[in-house]
Amino acid sequence: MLPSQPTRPQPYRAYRLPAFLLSAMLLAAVGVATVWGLREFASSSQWVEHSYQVLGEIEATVAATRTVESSARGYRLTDRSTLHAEYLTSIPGALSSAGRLVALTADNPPQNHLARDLERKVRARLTEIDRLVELHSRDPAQARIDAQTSKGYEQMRELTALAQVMRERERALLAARHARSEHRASLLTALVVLGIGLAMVLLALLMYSLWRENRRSRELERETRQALIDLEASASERHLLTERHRSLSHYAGLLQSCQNLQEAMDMTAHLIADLIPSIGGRCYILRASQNLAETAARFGEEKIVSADLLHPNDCWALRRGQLQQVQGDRGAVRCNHLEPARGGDDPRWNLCVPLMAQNTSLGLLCLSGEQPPQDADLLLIQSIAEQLSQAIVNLQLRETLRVQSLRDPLTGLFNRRYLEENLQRELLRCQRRKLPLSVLMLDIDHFKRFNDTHGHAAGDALLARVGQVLHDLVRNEDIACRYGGEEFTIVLPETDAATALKRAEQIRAAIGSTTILHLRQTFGPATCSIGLATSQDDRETPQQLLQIADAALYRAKGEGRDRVVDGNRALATA
Ligand SMILES: Nc1nc2c(ncn2[C@@H]2O[C@H](COP(=O)(O)OP(=O)(O)OP(=O)(O)O)[C@@H](O)[C@H]2O)c(=O)[nH]1
Repeated sequence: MLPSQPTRPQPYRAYRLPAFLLSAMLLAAVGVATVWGLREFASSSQWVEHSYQVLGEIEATVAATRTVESSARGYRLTDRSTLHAEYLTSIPGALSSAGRLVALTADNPPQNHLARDLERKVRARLTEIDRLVELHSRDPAQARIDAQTSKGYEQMRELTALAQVMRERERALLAARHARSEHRASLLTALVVLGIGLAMVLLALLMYSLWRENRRSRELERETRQALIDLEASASERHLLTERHRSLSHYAGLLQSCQNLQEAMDMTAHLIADLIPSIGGRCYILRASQNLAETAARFGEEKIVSADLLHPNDCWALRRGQLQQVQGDRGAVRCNHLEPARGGDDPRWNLCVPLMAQNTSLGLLCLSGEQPPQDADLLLIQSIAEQLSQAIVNLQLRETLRVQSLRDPLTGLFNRRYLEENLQRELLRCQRRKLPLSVLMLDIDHFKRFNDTHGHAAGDALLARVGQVLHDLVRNEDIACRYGGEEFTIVLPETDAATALKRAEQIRAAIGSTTILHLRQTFGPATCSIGLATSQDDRETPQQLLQIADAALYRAKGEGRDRVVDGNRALATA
């Protein structure tokens, strides 16, 4: 069976490539944005770190300046050389911090300007501290007075104020960088989430569309595979049907050529066994008397044994003139000619098919198997039964015609044509085997007078009675014929003259002692004369034999009738 539905159109198929390209572009954009964002973050963090460095250097500059100032003050108050050494060593730190601060703020001119100012203030402060230390080494009292009146405090206040301004500016810068960094982070996050989300949605739709198409493809593949299997099955079924059709046609042709019923039955059995090997059974033929059907042929293995001989009343198919099928004890009633079922679950089935023509039963097909037959098998069996029935009718008709053409209807004996056809054959056969063959020519005496006295119908009855006597007395291999009129011929193969003479005498005696009942009147008995001829050598022809017998008959008539004359002996003595 081919797929019943046409392939459904895929409305979204056209959008697949754009969707794929869009999702790829989105993912690429997300990737680019992520790289850009990472670079921005790196740059931002550098600037933040830079700001912290600036802040650190501001603190370091102020702290180093304070260290210089406190160690110088401690030295001036205590004159301890360690404090003087500490003072001397802390000066470069303050100067280098101020210098680094100037360098660090080179990227920011306003801040750099302040840093340079701070450096100047640090240097001024260090110069003032150095002047006081110098003065203290020369004149400690004057140094104390100068320290109290010097501008040191003012210098330090300006320096710390300037450092505070720088600090605040740098912190503002830091805050601005933080804010920009966070803004970019949010933007990037939104971009990544949106881009990936959108790409995922598109990819999901794409996958769904591909999955649907894949599922449809699998369905189509399955349907196609099934269609192929169905096609193969139907092709092999068609092939089987064609083969069966051919076999049936051949069978029908062969049936036409069958010489007798047995041939037709054997051929039918062979055909069924050949076409449906799973079933077995037999063909019955109904006797002309219609009182008994006998097995004529068997085929396969009979699963349910049927009787060899059956009365038509034993079979429901013959009684009703219809198919009769049973399985186990179920369904239709079981025919009496079948062996009993093993129980309700007996799987074996039986089918009786009546052979009928023109409402007349001719025979029966009785089939059985392990499993019920398929519809195609049933049809085949019915077809065979129909053809066989027709063949039986034809053969019976042909047989009737043949018998009619070879037999005399009044006496039931063979006619002259049959005699002429068979005498030749029998004579040749006996001559080949060096065996004798005898011929009797029999004529009822004064039959004309009998006819004239009792009527033509009584004459017919006498002829029929003589035919019956001859039929009863001759052997199967003998040929008893009505030669014509009241004349009869009996061919006795493999019979010599002496035996033939005895048989002729028996016949003459039997006819001479028989009476005829016709229209409630008894006539006879009638006498007959018989001429006998026996083949002497292998050169004699049927005509010669008949002539000798006829001459002997003529002689028997001449000698007074009611006698047998041996033609060969008469010839010998003549
Ligand atoms: N009833 C009847 N008579 C027949 C039939 N065929 C021939 N006949 C008669 O048989 C008679 C033969 O007579 P014939 O040939 O003279 O011989 P016959 O009277 O028997 O005398 P013989 O043979 O000399 O004893 C004729 O009268 C025929 O009409 C037949 O089929 N039925």
